[in-house]
Amino acid sequence: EPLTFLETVMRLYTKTYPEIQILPEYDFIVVGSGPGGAAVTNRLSEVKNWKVLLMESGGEQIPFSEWPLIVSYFQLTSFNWGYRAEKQPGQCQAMVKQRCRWPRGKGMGGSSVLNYMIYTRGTPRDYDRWAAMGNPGWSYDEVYPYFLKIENMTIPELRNSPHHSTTGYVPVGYNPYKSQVVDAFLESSKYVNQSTIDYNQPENYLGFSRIQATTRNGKRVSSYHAYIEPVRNRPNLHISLNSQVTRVLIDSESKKAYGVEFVKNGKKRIVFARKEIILSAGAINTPHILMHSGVGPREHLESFKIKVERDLPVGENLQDHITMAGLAFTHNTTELFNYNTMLAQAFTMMYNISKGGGMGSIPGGVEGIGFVQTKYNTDPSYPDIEFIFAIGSLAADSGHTVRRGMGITDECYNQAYKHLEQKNTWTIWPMLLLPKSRGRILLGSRNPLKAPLLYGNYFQDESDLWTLVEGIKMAVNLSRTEPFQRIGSKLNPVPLPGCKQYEFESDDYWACTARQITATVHHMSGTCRMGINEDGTTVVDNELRVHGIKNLRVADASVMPILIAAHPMAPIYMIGEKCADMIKDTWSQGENKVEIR
Ligand SMILES: Cc1cc2nc3c(=O)[nH]c(=O)nc-3n(C[C@H](O)[C@H](O)[C@H](O)COP(=O)(O)OP(=O)(O)OC[C@H]3O[C@@H](n4cnc5c(N)ncnc54)[C@H](O)[C@@H]3O)c2cc1C
Repeated sequence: EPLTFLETVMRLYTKTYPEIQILPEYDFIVVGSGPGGAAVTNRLSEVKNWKVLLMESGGEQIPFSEWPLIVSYFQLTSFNWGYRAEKQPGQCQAMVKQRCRWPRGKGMGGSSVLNYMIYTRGTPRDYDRWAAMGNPGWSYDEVYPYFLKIENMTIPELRNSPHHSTTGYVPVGYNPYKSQVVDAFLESSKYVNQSTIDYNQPENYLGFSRIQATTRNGKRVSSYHAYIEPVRNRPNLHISLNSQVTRVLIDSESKKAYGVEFVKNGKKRIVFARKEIILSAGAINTPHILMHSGVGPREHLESFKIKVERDLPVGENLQDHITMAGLAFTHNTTELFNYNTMLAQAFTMMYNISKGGGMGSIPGGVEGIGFVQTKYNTDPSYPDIEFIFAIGSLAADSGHTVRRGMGITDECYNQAYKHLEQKNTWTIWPMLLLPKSRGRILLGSRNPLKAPLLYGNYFQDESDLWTLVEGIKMAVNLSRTEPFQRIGSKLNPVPLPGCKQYEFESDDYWACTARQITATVHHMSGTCRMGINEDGTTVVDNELRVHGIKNLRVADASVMPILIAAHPMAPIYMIGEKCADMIKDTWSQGENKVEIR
């Protein structure tokens, strides 16, 4: 397999650290090094007299993953857990076996190593809704200071803005490279009654912008780079890589979590926690671990003969952002962006691994985003579609990575996109921001090393389908505005093979394409929903403590009661930061009071 070979070569460049002998017991154990877990780990290990263990299933992050342009390549490597959603009617029909691919990052930095680096906080309304659902402390005004704490804004015109900060761990900036085509995208905003905005300040939630990305000098900054690497030499912080946590150990009498079981080098082992365990394994794996630990829906756990420690709706309320990823427009600028350019960038990268910049700095070709409202929008304080603008299309890399990452079949690709391979293209992925459909995660086996069953239930609520159709039509209309016409933009006229029976560009045609190329934008969340105990729909309280289980918290995408109307990495950093503060508060007061220094 050439890709496996490439991965092996890439791993040779990886910096390694001496293996640490794991102690039998720590004050805190954090599971997972994505944005949630990395932030918690850093802030807890600030307390010198606390011993903290970070456990991560995968290995070190490799330097090649820092190159934004080749982001989708990493979905084809072992840095991806490689999940596939179950086949369900009316979705993902142009995917191999009609199963959507759900990539999730494995290794230091978690999914922030696979992601497109787009940094969006969301709207004030997102967090005010969380607070209104029984979560004191999570309104926009209350979480806002954390967004400032996280960020190191590098965009010159925003560095002095009162809405930004320059002192956080996470650099946020524009790509150093800007194409001519993104200029057309930004200019087109005014033809659809929008303007260009700083989408991360609270007053503006509708408009277009270049992406604010978590990069430094054109290279990816993952949660590992931001929060762990700078503090890796803290003597009270231990890191155990290649350690897959299989269960949290819970005392059935006291209902206290007191350690974790994990598998490392093929051996099952145990490590104890004196104070707390924090699960940050992401919206798929955190509920998976909880269910194997006896925390989950009673009947479901009992059907696998798992002893129930607490009956909670773990794995339910799954929310995701989806798009129809098949729009492609040709254009006539001279800026060539195809497989050959990408290969050239990859070779430059091999020779000069330490330098960022050039076309290689564009995250998978994504350069701009735009927040808009469809005619179906009932809430004027929200956008319901986000345009994700990219230079290129499914054909730009000659079908080698993006469409393979999505699992699009050869039949669909060859018939509808192959003819575009040598042409200059751009695309918009219209992302459905406020999905009403809810999916779920179930156990597929009693063996915790086996993958769970994943159900997206996309379009379960049909209004999601028609809102997405509106988003697609709005993107096509945008391509017909003056700025895009100036560069000769033309919609790919070849219909998808599975939709030929519909009139091209009719609503039914677009609905069919949405059911064919139903692509996740990878924002799975909500599977350990935060809220009040009594209502039976929630898993953690507003301090992220698992209901009814002591010393166990969740700090990752799973706790979001409702997915924000934007990309989730920024709020997950915020959740991690806030969780660490809540833990510090817990252990500095009352009967638990300990010295914090
Ligand atoms: C392809 C892709 C593109 C994306 N693009 C963007 C974007 O541009 N902007 C944005 O805001 N968001 C984006 N996202 C989403 C964003 O990256 C995730 O929402 C975010 O990283 C989730 O953070 P987390 O801490 O919840 O979990 P993760 O980042 O998934 O981290 C979980 C970590 O836990 C580890 N782990 C899991 N199970 C175990 C176990 N049993 N034992 C030990 N360790 C375990 C994993 O290996 C992983 O390192 C994207 C995601 C993907 C996959």
